[in-house]
Amino acid sequence: MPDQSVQPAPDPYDALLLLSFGGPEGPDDVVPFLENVTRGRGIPRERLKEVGRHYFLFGGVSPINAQNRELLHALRKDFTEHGLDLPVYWGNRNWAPYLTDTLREMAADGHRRILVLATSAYASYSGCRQYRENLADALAVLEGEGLPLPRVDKLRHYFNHPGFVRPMVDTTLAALAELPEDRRAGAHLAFTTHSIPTAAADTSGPVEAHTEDGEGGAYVAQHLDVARLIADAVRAETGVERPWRLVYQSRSGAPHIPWLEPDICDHLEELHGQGAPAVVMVPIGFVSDHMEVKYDLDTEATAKAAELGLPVSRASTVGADPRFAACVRELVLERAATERFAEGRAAAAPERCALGALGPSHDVCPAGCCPARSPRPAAAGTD
Ligand SMILES: CC1=C(CCC(=O)O)c2cc3nc(cc4[nH]c(cc5[nH]c(cc1n2)c(C)c5CCC(=O)O)c(CCC(=O)O)c4C)C(CCC(=O)O)=C3C
Ligand SMILES: [Fe+2]
Repeated sequence: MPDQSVQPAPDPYDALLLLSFGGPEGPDDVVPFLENVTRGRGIPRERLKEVGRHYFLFGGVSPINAQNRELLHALRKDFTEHGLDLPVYWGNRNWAPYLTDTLREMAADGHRRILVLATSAYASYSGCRQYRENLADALAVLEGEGLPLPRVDKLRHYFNHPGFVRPMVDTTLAALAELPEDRRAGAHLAFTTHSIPTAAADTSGPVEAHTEDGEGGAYVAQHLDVARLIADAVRAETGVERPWRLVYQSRSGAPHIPWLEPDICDHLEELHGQGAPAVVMVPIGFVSDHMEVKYDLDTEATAKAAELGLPVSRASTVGADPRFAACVRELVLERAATERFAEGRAAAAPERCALGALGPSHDVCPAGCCPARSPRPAAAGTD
């Protein structure tokens, strides 16, 4: 019997949905976009004005939509070249094309079994369950309109897939090469991700991964695994052992609520104080070079480093790297094969590829995974 896992068969799935954050595409979009993002989330007004200013510095245009269009193109190209017959759609949480409109279009096009790729590689409420809540909300709208409801599944977390990690090893090496030659050998690596409240970090991932006292649960453990993988690969490539640390960026929320620390800017200051000759910032927490990268790292943290006289460079995220598109194809085929196996239509479960110490993540979020502060319906998971 042929190995089903290597055949380009998406069966039982009939479409892939790229699900992302969305961003403004012009000055008039900025305020309505921020209203969408923060609806009922208690972000201080001062912070919103500040974030709006970041967008206006870039003409009111977030880079994220163009980057998702590129990823869409890369996915379609990869699928076509590999004989994978699976249409790819795109919908966002906070801006057009809105998820609800895309899902309605998918239902109208006759799709009944949809796989979802979220542009967030790690476990957290914001990066996982919130997208599942968005899916449940969109399905409820379709149901209210009397449309046939597709079944929706979400691809597993891909933070430790080689197609996500290896491109970042290359971009880290490229960022090292941008530093002045005499500073390169001693350069530190600062891996960055989005700060989240420590309470959200501690309850990230499945219940058995939850921690107490701000240790950070699955969210921090997964980022540390990726940081270590990249640091090890960079050492193997350059023959230089470099100090590295996982640090955070883009904090929001009220100051009295604890969020993951240290912030990248404080970290740069500390490294400078210790006499570090240079720093490479590696935004492992993000899938593309969107506003959190362009503003918080390339603008704010880079200005901080210049003020300190500390040379810095910044590694690119995976974006539309063909290896990432191939990773998505592999994950689609893997999940499809898993579903066929579960339905008794395949002789064996597929291989599940993962680097690092944590192993491949779950396919279906178990009950209690990345809980919301106030429970809401969520699709594509156990609860
Ligand atoms: C974990 C995480 C990711 C990574 C995973 C993922 O990608 O999902 C992420 C991505 C992003 N966050 C983004 C933008 C914003 N995030 C905000 C607010 C928040 N993010 C949070 C977490 C995350 N955020 C949290 C805990 C908040 C606080 C309140 C809340 O829970 O909502 C706010 C409100 C103002 C502010 O406080 O900054 C904005 C404008 C953009 C778009 C960038 C662009 O336009 O190019 C992207 C990709
Ligand atoms: Fe965010």
